[in-house]
Amino acid sequence: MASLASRSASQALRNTARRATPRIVSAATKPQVASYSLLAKAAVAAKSTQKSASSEGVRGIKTLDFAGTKEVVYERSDWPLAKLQDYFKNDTLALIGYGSQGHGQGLNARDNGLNVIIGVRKDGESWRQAIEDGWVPGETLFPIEEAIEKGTIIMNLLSDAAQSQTWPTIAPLITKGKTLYFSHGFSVVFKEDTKVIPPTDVDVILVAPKGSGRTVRTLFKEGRGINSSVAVFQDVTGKAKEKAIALGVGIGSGYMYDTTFEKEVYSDLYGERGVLMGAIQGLFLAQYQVLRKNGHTPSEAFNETVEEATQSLYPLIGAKGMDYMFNACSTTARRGGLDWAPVFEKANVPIFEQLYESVKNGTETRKSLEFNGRPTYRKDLAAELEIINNQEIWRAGKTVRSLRPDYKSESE
Ligand SMILES: NC(=O)C1=CN([C@@H]2O[C@H](COP(=O)(O)OP(=O)(O)OC[C@H]3O[C@@H](n4cnc5c(N)ncnc54)[C@H](OP(=O)(O)O)[C@@H]3O)[C@@H](O)[C@H]2O)C=CC1
Ligand SMILES: CC(=O)[C@](C)(O)C(=O)O
Ligand SMILES: [Mg+2]
Ligand SMILES: [Mg+2]
Repeated sequence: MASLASRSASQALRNTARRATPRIVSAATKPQVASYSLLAKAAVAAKSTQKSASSEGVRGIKTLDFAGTKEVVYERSDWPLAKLQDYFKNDTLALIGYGSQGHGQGLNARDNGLNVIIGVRKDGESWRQAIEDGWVPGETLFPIEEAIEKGTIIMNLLSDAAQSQTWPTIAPLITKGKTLYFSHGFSVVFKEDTKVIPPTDVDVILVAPKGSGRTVRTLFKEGRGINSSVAVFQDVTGKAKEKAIALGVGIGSGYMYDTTFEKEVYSDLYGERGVLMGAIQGLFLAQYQVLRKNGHTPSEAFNETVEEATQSLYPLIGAKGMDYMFNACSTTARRGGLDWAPVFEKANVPIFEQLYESVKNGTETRKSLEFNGRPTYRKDLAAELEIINNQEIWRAGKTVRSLRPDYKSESE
């Protein structure tokens, strides 16, 4: 057993070693010839440039080769804490809204030593949550309009529906000299529906963490950082991009890649409806149902669908890629996975095409604005999520998780 296991592990390792190392080119030393050895040398040069750049506080932008396409990335190491704090020393970050992003971004920016205040509607759920996290009414926690008046950088982290609803009230408060920041292209891109049209005399920027606000916080606390995209919609000061990157570091990003408001919102709405949330729930459920119909126990069906995925195989994809995960499984599994992947791909492409179109033509936006704009949005969403929670698959999952040695009560 042991020797078999170690054999397949070492094979996986060999396969990994064969894979091309990500290629790095520094902007300063961009080589003209894209040969592996030149690029590898450039990588070393880029690393040393980066080191001295961060110690001298000079910005170094890196161009990386993403599977044959060169893209610029911005790293936290370019913004040492002292430089970051100095850059924002005259600013007040007024973070409006305290959902999962408000929580993650606000606490990270505060821990990074920036001046942060929170603006939410008084005595709502978020107000209560903010107090719990140590924001103090009258000092660092204010009603929305008051916070915007006090802030120089207005970080609009209300729900997308609320950004649209509150816009007529808050727009006049976003005066010349302030900066308007979003974590989603939604409001600005779908302006026909949201009616959010930024004033023409302020910088309008975006930092969109590519993950839940919960992990924006936990990754920061672990000393890592969430990956974020960064974009400029309007640059009146000439400093919009630099400010966006610095804010991205301030809120706890590890690295940032370039996007536009439009590309961000299209990809984000698509991804969350797809593989990140909608498709994965649909796929898990479909697989589980067929197992149950064929007489498998809930325990077996759950383990073979969700537990093994999240606890064993998917972390391997996260660590070293898809082929690594395949190589860490049996040859039998590899044969079958290779055969069935194209079948699932073919079946799903039309659905993904349909989804992208539904995002692009604004259907998804309008649904979200209507539903999440209701005063009862929290209750209504909770009711539908309760249906998922009550599905047999997820009820079975609770028992499976309770058997983990490190199990802790899930009631908090
Ligand atoms: N969640 C995430 O992980 C990610 C979110 N984003 C984007 O970040 C932004 C914030 O998202 P998220 O943190 O999830 O927030 P939510 O969508 O959960 O919105 C919550 C906030 O909106 C407020 N709100 C809702 N309705 C109203 C209203 N009618 N008037 C005033 N305030 C209202 C809530 O206050 P109250 O408690 O008083 O109702 C709460 O503070 C969005 O643009 C989102 O797309 C980007 C990346 C990831
Ligand atoms: C977490 C994230 O990036 C999402 C799924 O796009 C969102 O919460 O909107
Ligand atoms: Mg997202
Ligand atoms: Mg999203």
